[in-house]
Amino acid sequence: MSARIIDGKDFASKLRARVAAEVARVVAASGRKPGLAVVLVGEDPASSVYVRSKGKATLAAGMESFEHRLSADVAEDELIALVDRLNADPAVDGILVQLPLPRHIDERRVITRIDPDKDVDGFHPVNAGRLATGLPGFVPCTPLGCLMLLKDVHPNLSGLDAVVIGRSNIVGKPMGQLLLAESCTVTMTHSRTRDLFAHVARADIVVAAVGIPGFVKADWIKPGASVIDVGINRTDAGLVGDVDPTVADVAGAITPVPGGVGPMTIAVLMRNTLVSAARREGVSLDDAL
Ligand SMILES: Nc1nc(=O)c2c([nH]1)NC[C@@H]1CN(c3ccc(C(=O)N[C@@H](CCC(=O)O)C(=O)O)cc3)C=[N+]21
Repeated sequence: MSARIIDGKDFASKLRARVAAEVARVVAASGRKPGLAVVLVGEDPASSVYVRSKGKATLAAGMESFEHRLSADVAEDELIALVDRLNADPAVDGILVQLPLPRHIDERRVITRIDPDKDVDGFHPVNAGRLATGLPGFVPCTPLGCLMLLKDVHPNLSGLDAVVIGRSNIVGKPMGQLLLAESCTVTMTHSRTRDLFAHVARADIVVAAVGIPGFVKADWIKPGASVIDVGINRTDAGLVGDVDPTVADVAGAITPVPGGVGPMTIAVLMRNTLVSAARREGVSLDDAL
């Protein structure tokens, strides 16, 4: 048996088209374009690539892109001052500070400084708390993109057994909250989990976000399970996921790397920025976003 390959690239481009159509409505109603500010500290090549593709996607959606590049040795207080200006700027609906930040900067201080209602990354603790308690807020882009792909395979997730591998604040924890809100039975696993394979073997849904190339093996997977690979690992063999390629012989559906979750992350960032602008302008949006 061979798994259905979940085409995240195609799904993302359709989502971006829906976002662009709704952006046009918000512009017509409010007289201004939604704006996304992206802050990049230092010049890590991978981060530069992401920031450039975010900027291109923002313009393609009909929104305004504000890019702020700061040198790697910028003082923490200078970055904080920039965040304060972006918080106060009415043209800015979304603020993204590219992570990781240089070691001399306290990431938590920067993230908690962002206005939660402009936090389109969903990293602020207020948004984490909103997600955990079922209040409206911003959900981190990668796990929300994963959920959209999963709902394409399983329109009703209720009662399914889901195993999340990885407990980061950016992917694993919010992924678990989203699946719980969809009434999955959620098992959170991590580096200290005993007999990980025994948990994975029960799962209808597996989300792998560990950052280890090919970590999840085919003989762990229940035949027919849906597998979401969040890994983006740069190896000599190119970009590889956290899931071994042979898992595709056992799973019912699987996301590829590249072309799976990665493109969804950027599309959801566009969606979150649109949602922010619509809220701030009092414009209601199509539910299908
Ligand atoms: N504040 C913040 N928010 C982020 O959302 C954020 C961040 N910091 N720091 C870095 C990570 C990484 N990230 C990706 C986005 C798109 C792809 C993506 O489109 N990947 C393509 C391949 C791209 C390639 O070839 O490198 C794919 O998987 O098909 C990957 C990774 C967002 N991040």
